[in-house]
Amino acid sequence: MVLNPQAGRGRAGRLWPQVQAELNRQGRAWQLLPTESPELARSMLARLPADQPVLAVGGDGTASGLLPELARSGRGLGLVPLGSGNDFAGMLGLKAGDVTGALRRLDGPERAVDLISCELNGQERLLFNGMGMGFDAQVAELMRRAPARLGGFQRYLWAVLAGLRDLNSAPLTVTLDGQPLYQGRSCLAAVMNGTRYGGGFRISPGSDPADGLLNVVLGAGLGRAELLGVLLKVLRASHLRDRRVVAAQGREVTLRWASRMPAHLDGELAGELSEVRLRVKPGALRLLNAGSPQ
Ligand SMILES: Nc1ncnc2c1ncn2[C@@H]1O[C@H](COP(=O)(O)OP(=O)(O)OP(=O)(O)O)[C@@H](O)[C@H]1O
Repeated sequence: MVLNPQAGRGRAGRLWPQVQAELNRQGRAWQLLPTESPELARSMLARLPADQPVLAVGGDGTASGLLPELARSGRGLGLVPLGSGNDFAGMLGLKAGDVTGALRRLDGPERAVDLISCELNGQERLLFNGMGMGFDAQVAELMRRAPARLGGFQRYLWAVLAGLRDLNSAPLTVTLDGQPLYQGRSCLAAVMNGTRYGGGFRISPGSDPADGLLNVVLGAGLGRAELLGVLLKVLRASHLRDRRVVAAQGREVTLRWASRMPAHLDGELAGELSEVRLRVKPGALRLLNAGSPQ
């Protein structure tokens, strides 16, 4: 077990006694790794036999932090979604806070899903859900400043409205599988393995995390009013039919911005970047309680 007590603004820590009780009730042998950071979690895991699975108790960030070790060792991962957004887990049909359900599904069939390999300053970073640049990342940053009383999706909406105020766009060139996909101004670009981010925002409803493909979604030349219109369509998952939204699938994508843009990787802020290359790693992650996507 890798527990991140801070996940979900403390929810994972608060519900940990319930997780322990449920593990014992279901008669599972387990041990808690006393991790304080993703780095520590990875190095502690690496010392355990690869046939011992790990459960990530927290949000998407807790699980995402384990990916380099899991991809290297082939160790299986189970998700106990107690974070704020839980977007990857939610896409897989795991309900946030449903400890019993998440642990019961460990008895179901495991499932191999793709990972995204992201090259940043010569270093590889692995993602399971996806990355966003521009408006997406601005929103992820603003979410930290959202009023504490707001829950998951409300926080996201608050941040979206705040982000529209300071909308920034820049010339972007996108290459997909070696072919030009887009050249022009853009205020947002997402490269997704999962369908949603931001606590339920279905930016890429056509994504299948096990299809061996990445999904690219771009906002082409959108101003504030047009972006707001497209975002409202995202709520109904009808934005991909809008001609100002570019959507495509492929195995490898490069984004080149004319100026540095904020980025998030699996929902974690990654600073400002001007060029990112992403490749799919088909079936690189063994998920133990994934069921089928919803
Ligand atoms: N094993 C760990 N122990 C302590 N802290 C961790 C660990 N893994 C990740 N973290 C840190 O905790 C932060 C929050 O974790 P996480 O993303 O799981 O929760 P969340 O943000 O509430 O949920 P979500 O990502 O689903 O919105 C991460 O951004 C990361 O910096």
